[in-house]
Amino acid sequence: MQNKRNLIADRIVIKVGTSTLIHQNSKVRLSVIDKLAHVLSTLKKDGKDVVLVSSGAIGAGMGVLHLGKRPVKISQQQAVSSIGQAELIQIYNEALHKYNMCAAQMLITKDVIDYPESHTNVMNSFQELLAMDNTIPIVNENDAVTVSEMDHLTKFGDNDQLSAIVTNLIDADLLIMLSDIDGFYNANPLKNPNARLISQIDHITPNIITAAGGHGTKFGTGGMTTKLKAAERILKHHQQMVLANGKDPEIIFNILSGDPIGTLFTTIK
Ligand SMILES: Nc1ncnc2c1ncn2[C@@H]1O[C@H](COP(=O)(O)OP(=O)(O)O)[C@@H](O)[C@H]1O
Ligand SMILES: N[C@@H](CCC(=O)OP(=O)(O)O)C(=O)O
Repeated sequence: MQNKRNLIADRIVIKVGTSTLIHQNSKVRLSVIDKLAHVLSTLKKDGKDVVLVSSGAIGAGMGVLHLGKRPVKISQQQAVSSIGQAELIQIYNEALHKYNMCAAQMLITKDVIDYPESHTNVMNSFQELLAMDNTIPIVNENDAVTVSEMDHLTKFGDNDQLSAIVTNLIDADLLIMLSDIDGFYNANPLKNPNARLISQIDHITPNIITAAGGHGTKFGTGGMTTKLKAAERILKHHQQMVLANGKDPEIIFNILSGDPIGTLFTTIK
């Protein structure tokens, strides 16, 4: 049995991926959102600052529109995302209302790190929202407006890196990244049944990057590679990240109590 971890985290960002939120048939996993609402509300009532970074807009939009496949055309993805985002936030709000909490939707673009005025404004919003007792900020990329053009690249690209950027921005202690896998393995477990879970990483080496493969479901965008990029950003800022399985979001309580769950990325000894 491994020792308990000493995780002191008063300000926490939780990132939840599409594969955790959306069934293979594109329906939203309502039980996961219900449990997330319970966990987030409990943490908030315990005096923690919590921000959720939620993917799933495109997946949920596919469900609303009964699409079997993710559209290929960017404009269609943008349209599907805006439909799915509305659906998701409505579901989050209904779930949070049961705990006397409400969702604050924050759709952001990369401008928040590239332009000082956008940076100031997003910081102001976070500060106000975090000071409220009954509000959970729920962040996603503003898929409907982001572009990746040479002169004005506003797209983060994926929510793994977006969640690390939010963790840096609000100076959080910990990023909990929930996915459909128990942590980081020395090979993609979908392809290698002998893959072993790595419990702690303090440095992203070339071997670790080689061990990261593609995504697990038809929805996930970046797979493990973008999670490692996020981890690299977190380590560079001397923050901490835990990658764990989000199928039961109550796992967040165990992570915060120091149980050695998933993979901890940290430089703190
Ligand atoms: N070394 C690895 N360790 C763990 N998972 C890996 C690894 N390499 C690739 N993967 C894949 O990454 C997937 C998670 O990424 P992704 O599908 O993008 O999830 P999410 O929607 O949560 O962002 C896992 O299901 C797994 O198949
Ligand atoms: N903004 C997109 C999510 C993009 C993304 O990074 O997805 P994921 O790999 O599931 O975290 C959406 O809401 O569908």
